Formats: sequence, structure tokens, C-alpha cells
Amino acid sequence: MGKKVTINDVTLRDGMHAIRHQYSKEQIAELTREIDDSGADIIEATHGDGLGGSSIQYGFSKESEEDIIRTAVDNAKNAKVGVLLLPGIGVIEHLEKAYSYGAQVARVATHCTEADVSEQHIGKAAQLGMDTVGFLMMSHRTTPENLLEEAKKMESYGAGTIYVVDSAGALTMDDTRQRVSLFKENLSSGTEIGFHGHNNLSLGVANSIVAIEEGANRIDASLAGMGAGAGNTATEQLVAVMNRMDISHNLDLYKTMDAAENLMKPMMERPVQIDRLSLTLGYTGVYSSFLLFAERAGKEYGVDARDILTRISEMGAVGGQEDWIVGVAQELAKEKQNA
Ligand SMILES: C[C@H](O)CC(=O)C(=O)O
Ligand SMILES: [Mn+2]
Repeated sequence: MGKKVTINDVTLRDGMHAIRHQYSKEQIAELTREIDDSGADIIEATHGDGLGGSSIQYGFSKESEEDIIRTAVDNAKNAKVGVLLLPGIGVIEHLEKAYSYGAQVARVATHCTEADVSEQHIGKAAQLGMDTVGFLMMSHRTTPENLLEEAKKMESYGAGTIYVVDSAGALTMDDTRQRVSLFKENLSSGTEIGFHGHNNLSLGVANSIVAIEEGANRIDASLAGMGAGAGNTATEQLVAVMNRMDISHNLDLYKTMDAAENLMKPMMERPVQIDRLSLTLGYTGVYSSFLLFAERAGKEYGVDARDILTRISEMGAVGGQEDWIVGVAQELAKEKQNA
């Protein structure tokens, strides 16, 4: 089926959310070596919210940005190291520094209707000669047709790959199929298409396969699904399914299974799994990295964290609005008192 699939591993970057950005240099080094040895093509390594993400708003990371990127670069023999940048959180200077530390892939992420804020960053990454990717987050929040228009903008700025990003794990298989197939029919034939899934509705692998069937050839995955919410598409599960379907890729199944089981799972602070809270993220379409914030606020204010997420969804929150969560928890607590 189609071209060989490139696996962009997000264990270190999206996985940062699940460990509150607290991977140590030693953990980054060990994970990079195992992921690289298992055959992943790209290893993304930054704070969960990308370059410049270490802050009071998103949580401070244990290690500096330079140490995170350099440790990954120093320990990857074959894989390229990538970085994520959300314009506004990260700036051009962050990108230049990441490049100087050895990052070769730059993924510029915007909300699905705001591609126009990525022009400078995509332009800069392309000018540096980086493998430049546009990353359209919360793709369920707009129509396939509109998402295509945003993808075309990123393509025109110089991105060689455009991703459908299911940040909330809310896309169904038909939703994924419609978005990826429109990209395939309408973007330039030289533009690669990617898919980034979250497993909140238990569709991470299924949606990734649908994306491949429709012409995507870059897929994000992480060991044991380590990532925000119920996690990302689990590498070892995806590899097993791709093997069964004769989809060509570079990964070794047993190595991904062993790394997930022996290395990744023991590092998890909170099991990365589908539970009532992560399922609510997918069900209501809320950004996966809100999970731990909502859980904490629910405990602090004595309210059901599912109600927080539902209210946040009704308010139309997008990534970056983590600070709304405490306000909503306080509001719900007051309503409970007055009931
Ligand atoms: C900053 C986010 O964690 C990016 C991402 O992985 C997503 O939107 O999903
Ligand atoms: Mn993600």
C-alpha cells in the first residue's frame, strides 16, 4: 500500500505531557537509544508544548531545551531529531537554536483555523534547510474543506509535509478519511501527508491505518502510547497491524514491544490509558494535554473533572487555554454549593 511509512516518534515530546515535562537527561538518552535502535525515522524531542513551552502556563520542564535536544541528537545514530514549535510560544530564535543543537526536522503547529500565523516560522525552517512540517492541531474543530484551505497556506509557506492532527482524539475513522483524502486529492503531489492520533476514543491505530490507506505516509506514534490524554498511537501496536497488512516501514516489532514494556511503562507516573477522564476528552473534543490540569483542578475544588472538560468543550477552548480550567472548576464548585 503506497509509499513506505515514515514513523515520527513522539514518546519524548508528546510523552512529556504525561510525565509533566519531567523526563531526566538519563531517561531521554535511554529512550532515544531504544527508539532509534527499533528503527523509528524521526524522534521528536522538546517540552510537550514545543520550543519555549517550559513556563508557568504549561509547566516547567526538568531539563533545559538545549539539554533535551542535544541529548536526543547525541544518542540517535540513525533517526533524525525533530522539534515542535507553536508560533507565539516558540519564536524564530528558538528555532535557530534548535537547529544549532542538531535538530533536522521542524514541525510548526497551529490551531486548525490559524495556519496564517505559521508563515514566518515555516519560512525560516525551510530556509535553514530543515525538513519542514505544518501541523494542524484540533483538526476535528473545522470542516475537511476548511482544513484543506489551511493546509494549502502552510504548503505555500514552504512546508513539505502537512499533518492532520487529532489533538483531542475526537476524530472518527470517517472524519480522518475525509480529511486525509481531501489533502491527497488537492495538495501538490510532492507534499507528504501526516497523521497524529490520540487514543481517547480507542481509535489511534485505526485512524492511523485509515490515514495510510488514504495516502498519508508520515505517522506519529509513541512507545506504549506515551502521550497526552489516553496517549498517542502506540508504536508497537501500529507496527503489529502494519505488519499484518503488509504496510512497509522501518521498525522492528519485537524491539518496539520490548522498549514499550521494559523501559516506557515503568517510567509512567500515571498510567497512559483510556479511563473515564481521557475518554471524556475524546467524547467532548478537548485538547488531550488538558487531562492532568483538569484532574488536579477537580480534586482541588471537589468537582467531577468530566464536568470541567465538558464545560471547557462548550466554551470552545483551544490549546494554550489551560488557564481556563481553574476558573471553570471554581465556577462548578460555586454552582454545586448553590444547588
Ligand atoms: C502542543 C500539542 O501537544 C501538540 C500536539 O501533539 C497535539 O496537538 O496533539
Ligand atoms: Mn499530541
